[in-house]
Amino acid sequence: MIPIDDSPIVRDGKTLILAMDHGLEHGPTDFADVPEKLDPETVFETATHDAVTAMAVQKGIAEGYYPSYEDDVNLLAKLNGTSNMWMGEPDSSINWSVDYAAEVGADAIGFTVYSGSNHEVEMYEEFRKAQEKAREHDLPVVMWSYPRGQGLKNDTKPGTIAYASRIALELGADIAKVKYPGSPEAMQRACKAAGDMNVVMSGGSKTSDYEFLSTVEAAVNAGCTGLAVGRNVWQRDDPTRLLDALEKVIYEEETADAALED
Ligand SMILES: O=P(O)(O)OC[C@H]1O[C@](O)(COP(=O)(O)O)[C@@H](O)[C@@H]1O
Repeated sequence: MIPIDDSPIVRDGKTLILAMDHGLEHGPTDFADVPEKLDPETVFETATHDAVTAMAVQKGIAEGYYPSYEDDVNLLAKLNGTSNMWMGEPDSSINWSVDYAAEVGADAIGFTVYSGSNHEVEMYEEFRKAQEKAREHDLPVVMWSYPRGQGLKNDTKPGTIAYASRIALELGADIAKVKYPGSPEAMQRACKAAGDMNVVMSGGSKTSDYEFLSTVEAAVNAGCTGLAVGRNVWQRDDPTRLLDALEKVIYEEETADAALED
């Protein structure tokens, strides 16, 4: 872990990552109800909102669309990723190098690690190489820390999520991105397990404005320093309205109720 408060992906100690790697991870199906969002430019436009401190995308999207937004959006280069068609034990191929991501203009690196998978050993080695290369470029590393695999029946159990955030600290990430473990107490346990490292909550599938903002509020109160979210923002008809509210909950620590009333 390195100090990241001065990084462009951190604002007042907090982070809001807008993720849009779903075209690879889940396929075009995630865009079925919002077909206009299949055009990555529409989501880059959303990422220009002040609340968003970085946009997480894969290589092809970064190469094709980031150059038009480099003055307004910070790039989080998601290095690895797998399609939904992969049927083996959880694994993720590395699709671009840290050197190339830095050349494209990355402000940070993102890397998925599936602890518990039969591929854990290889994934840890791959993460080591990426993390050490990121240090050479002075780029913060965000670990998508997702325990997953045939031995794990429930990947959001409190103990599992606390283990996930601790693994990110142990392996040298600067931010752990973990799923919400179901209660503020369990999220607090996960944040404590990460020591001084920043922990952000992973968004998940779309829920109502209130339900989503309340969960973010609970996560922030539990010690999370922000959010990495995709579908709960860009699958909405009006992502800006939700980002306005998220800005209040994350940076101004307002309640979900107050943020929605404003
Ligand atoms: O592996 P899962 O749980 O299907 O979700 C993976 C997706 O979730 C994210 O980590 C966050 O996006 P969401 O907020 O839409 O869940 C994406 O970066 C990724 O594509």
